[in-house]
Amino acid sequence: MLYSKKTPAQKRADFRAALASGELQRFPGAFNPLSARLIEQKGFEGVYISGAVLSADLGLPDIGLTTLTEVAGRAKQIARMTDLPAIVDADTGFGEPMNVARTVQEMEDAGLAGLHIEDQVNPKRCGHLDGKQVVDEQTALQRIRAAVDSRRDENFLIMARTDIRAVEGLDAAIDRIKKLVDAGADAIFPEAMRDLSEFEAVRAAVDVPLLANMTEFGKSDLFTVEQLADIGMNLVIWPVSLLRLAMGAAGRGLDELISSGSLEPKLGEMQHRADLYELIDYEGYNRFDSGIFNFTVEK
Ligand SMILES: C[C@](O)(C(=O)O)[C@H](CC(=O)O)C(=O)O
Ligand SMILES: [Mg+2]
Repeated sequence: MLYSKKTPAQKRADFRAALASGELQRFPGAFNPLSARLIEQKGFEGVYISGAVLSADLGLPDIGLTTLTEVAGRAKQIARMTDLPAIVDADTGFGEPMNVARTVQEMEDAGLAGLHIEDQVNPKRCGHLDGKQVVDEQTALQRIRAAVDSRRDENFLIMARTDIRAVEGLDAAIDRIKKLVDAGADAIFPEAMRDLSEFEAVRAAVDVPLLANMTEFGKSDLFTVEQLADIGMNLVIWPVSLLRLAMGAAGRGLDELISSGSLEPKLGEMQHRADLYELIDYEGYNRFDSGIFNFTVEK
């Protein structure tokens, strides 16, 4: 009921242990709090909270228009729905290195297990589109140092994302990744790697946990969990996939409604009312409610 039973500190400690286990951690992107519960129910290890999804949800492009307050607020709503660790996309950190420090503390307070900060210039772009630019090395490292220095829970994971691969190539990416690790990054998100061999090259270069972004219709091929585990990746995200699936199904449902005037043919594709109630734990609320009135007051 209500719902996470674990404190954020415990989620972070468990997440650190899971990353250290060497097992690939699978983090589908939740597009709302309820979908985080579905991810947990299905048996995944964690929940990703995507900037692309948060902005798309508001009908906005993913170009840094959302604010820290909006992202932290939504991330909190999602994180508190699950016992799984949730990590959030903090884009460029919402400003200068000082703002990055504030962002880290807000995300800690929101109950997240970690975040990633990227080295794009503002206004940022989706990592899989052309025309993005990255900041110079000093600014990129300052962002990470500010993030690391400002956290109060040492288990809060600071992940550095670099977008430099698509701008300056793989060698520049590996060089930057090593420096981001030296600056204190706990984990690395190498964005827009072209093939498995590029992930392998990054794997050979550093010892910290590495994330693979399996976003569809982007610059990376879609590798399986097994392929990524085999080359020693630690974390995989499917950031926008559940939103794409849900919006695809919603569009087809609306087409059916236009053409036949009824959604009867779509019932088999819908989450059943019984499954929804189970996911929300109606039973638990019912037990609590009968418990409240299950006593008599003596005068
Ligand atoms: C991971 C990502 O940063 C996100 O916001 O989810 C995006 C995903 C996408 O737009 O497909 C990205 O830049 O890769
Ligand atoms: Mg993003």
